[in-house]
Amino acid sequence: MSTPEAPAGQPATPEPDSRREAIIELSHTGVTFETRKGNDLVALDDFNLTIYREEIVSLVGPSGCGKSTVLRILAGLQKPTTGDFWIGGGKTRQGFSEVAIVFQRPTLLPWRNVLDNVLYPARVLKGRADKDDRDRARALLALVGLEEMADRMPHELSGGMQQRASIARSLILDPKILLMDEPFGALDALTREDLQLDLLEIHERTRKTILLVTHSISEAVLLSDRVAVMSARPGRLQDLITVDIPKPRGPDSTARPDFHTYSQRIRDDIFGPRTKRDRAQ
Ligand SMILES: Nc1ncnc2c1ncn2[C@@H]1O[C@H](COP(=O)(O)OP(=O)(O)OP(=O)(O)O)[C@@H](O)[C@H]1O
Repeated sequence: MSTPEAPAGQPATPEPDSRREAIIELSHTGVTFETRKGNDLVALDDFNLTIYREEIVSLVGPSGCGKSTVLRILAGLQKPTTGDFWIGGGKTRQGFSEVAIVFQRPTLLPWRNVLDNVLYPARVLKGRADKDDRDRARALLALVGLEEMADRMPHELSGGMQQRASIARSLILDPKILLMDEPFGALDALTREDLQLDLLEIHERTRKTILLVTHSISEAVLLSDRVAVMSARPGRLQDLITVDIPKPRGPDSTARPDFHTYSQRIRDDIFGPRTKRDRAQ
């Protein structure tokens, strides 16, 4: 895995700690799509990233750089055309059962109440949900602050509540890894902040490994142990930044000078360094 040098005056990216347990590895991974006109479109090229157990890692980069493609590979929805990947440690590809995915839209079943929506993956897997599953679903609803909403139908919930329910649903089979594709992208700014803080708390309590795609630089810095910045298509790892902001993090973390230093480094990675005069124009 490459760890690009930090530009002068910016936080250094330490070498990965070989004592930690790798749970996801993408090695020289590439994806080429065939367009409708029959041309090759290289979406991802020679992408390398190792993620360690219990980390939160964000993927950021320009639109179309392949962030969702990386998530789709790890969810088993997209085969890489080149390179390799492993999930769950042990250099196997049998790790898909360790993975749950949360999308930008909650995708709850409108004809089932909240509790049944959370239980749905257990029903699909086992054919039925037993008392342990129901207890677990109620505990997860409490974890995301929806214990009072178990009997409500999805249309009775706000967008933020629906997304909370879909996070609870993603945890019902106790996956080790949560893949989150712009999970807060469809929410208003205040609800988004609320859910960001909830996610930090959920992580604190469940210790899931989380790979998060986001378009928000501040969200990436607030939530992540490391931020992987991708280059414009074809997506490659352009920078890998360890965010050394103390935990537990909260709204005060965003006022720290190093929060701005990290954010600026990511902005410079994506847009290139711009002078104050450029910004004024
Ligand atoms: N099935 C497909 N067939 C052809 N091209 C595709 C397919 N899926 C994705 N692409 C292209 O691959 C590139 C990467 O797509 P991807 O959705 O991974 O990017 P992204 O970084 O997640 O984008 P965004 O930030 O806009 O959501 C894009 O140019 C996209 O148009």
